Amino acid sequence: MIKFINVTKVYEDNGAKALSNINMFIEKGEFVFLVGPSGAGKSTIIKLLLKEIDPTSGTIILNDMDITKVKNRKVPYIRRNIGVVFQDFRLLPNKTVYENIAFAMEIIGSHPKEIRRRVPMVLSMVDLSGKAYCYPDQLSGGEHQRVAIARAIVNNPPVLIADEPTGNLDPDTAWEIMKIIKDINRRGTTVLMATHAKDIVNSMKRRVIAIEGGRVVRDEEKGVYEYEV
Ligand SMILES: Nc1ncnc2c1ncn2[C@@H]1O[C@H](COP(=O)(O)OP(=O)(O)OP(=O)(O)O)[C@@H](O)[C@H]1O
Repeated sequence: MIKFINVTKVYEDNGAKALSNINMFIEKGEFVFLVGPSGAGKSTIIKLLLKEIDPTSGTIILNDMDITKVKNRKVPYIRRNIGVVFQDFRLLPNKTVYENIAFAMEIIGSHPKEIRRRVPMVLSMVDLSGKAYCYPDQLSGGEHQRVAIARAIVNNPPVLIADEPTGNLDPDTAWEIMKIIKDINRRGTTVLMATHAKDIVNSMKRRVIAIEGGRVVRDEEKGVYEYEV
């Protein structure tokens, strides 16, 4: 599903070597936490998967497609394979909850009938059916993130990437969000979540890939957040 083969990334503007020869293999349906100190290279991995940037060397396979060989104009097709959720939610402020989610379907050319069917379905999955006609500034932080998750999965992508999705939320709300992400994974979506949320990683007992200084330093089934002493 996701493969990084000998991936190195040097940012050309300042020469920073963000990733050194990363190898990482994630199977369909897995739930993987990506952990590591600030500056370790987690966001770089996510940007490479979204093809916002290209690696200096190496190969990245997403859903059987070598995305390092895909032309820039085809990037929207790659993105259809990935739903993404960020720490800062990134909803469109002038659209309602319903319209924010519908927009993600409109831009890939979905049929209006399909939009009218899918949007209420994902709103109910994140337990926000009652807020469909609210604007983002009328929502709590947790509700914002639930809308962002609904938007990320409305096109049924095989992979969900979450970059610090609980970073702006209080602990109880963070757990509500994790329950939703867990449910999405249980329905078959592969989940890759970069996080500093130690308690969440330690209690969920899922695969943990730890990055430090641009290298994979640990990869464990049922791993923990902490580094070995
Ligand atoms: N656009 C950029 N230009 C130059 N250097 C960059 C750029 N983005 C990141 N870097 C460098 O690459 C390295 C990895 O950064 P990255 O953002 O991937 O880390 P991170 O693990 O996501 O950190 P955090 O947990 O703080 O988000 C750092 O040394 C950083 O300074």
